[in-house]
Amino acid sequence: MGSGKSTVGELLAQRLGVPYRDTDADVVATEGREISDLFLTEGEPYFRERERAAVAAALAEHTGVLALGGGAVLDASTRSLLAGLPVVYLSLEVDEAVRRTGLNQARPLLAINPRRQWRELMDARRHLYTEVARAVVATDDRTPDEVADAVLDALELRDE
Ligand SMILES: Nc1ncnc2c1ncn2[C@@H]1O[C@H](COP(=O)(O)OP(=O)(O)O)[C@@H](O)[C@H]1O
Ligand SMILES: O=C(O)C1=C[C@@H](OP(=O)(O)O)[C@@H](O)[C@H](O)C1
Ligand SMILES: [Mg+2]
Repeated sequence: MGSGKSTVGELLAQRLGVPYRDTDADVVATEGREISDLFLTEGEPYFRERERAAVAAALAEHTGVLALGGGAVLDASTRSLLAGLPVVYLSLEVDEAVRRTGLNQARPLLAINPRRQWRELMDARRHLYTEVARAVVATDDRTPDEVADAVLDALELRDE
């Protein structure tokens, strides 16, 4: 959360001239409710199942850049679907994560004590991000444009 998947994903799609899609937006569109509302009224397992289905549908239909939510990799079937694809893990440190996500309340898992929550989530997930990623790109001291450049370099997609 806050590493720039949605922001950089859209930039990358523009640069590559391909469609962009974000599975969080797909869930919101299908459910007709915001993610924070889904967490609050239906609970996290409900959201995770919708997220799993949204990722599977997007990976089957979409050709372009796909941004996932930060917890999508918790699902083993999602990790299997990602195997072999050019997945990029956008990493960042806790200070910058809190700076970026503290400006809005859209992420229910960071609503209370965001610094501690973010650390705990990362400790639980870091190995999963590493497992599915073909490349890891640090985002801390980079603008979104610089991150997009670094992703293109890491995936050897630059046409220079
Ligand atoms: N490289 C960056 N530098 C500074 N701010 C960024 C960067 N990437 C994203 N942001 C900002 O951080 C917030 C979270 O970005 P977002 O793309 O929604 O991340 P994610 O989808 O990984 O949660 C947004 O306000 C976005 O504008
Ligand atoms: O890390 C997570 O568990 C989540 C990340 C969010 O997406 P971003 O990573 O795009 O913020 C969104 O799917 C939801 O709030 C849960
Ligand atoms: Mg996002």
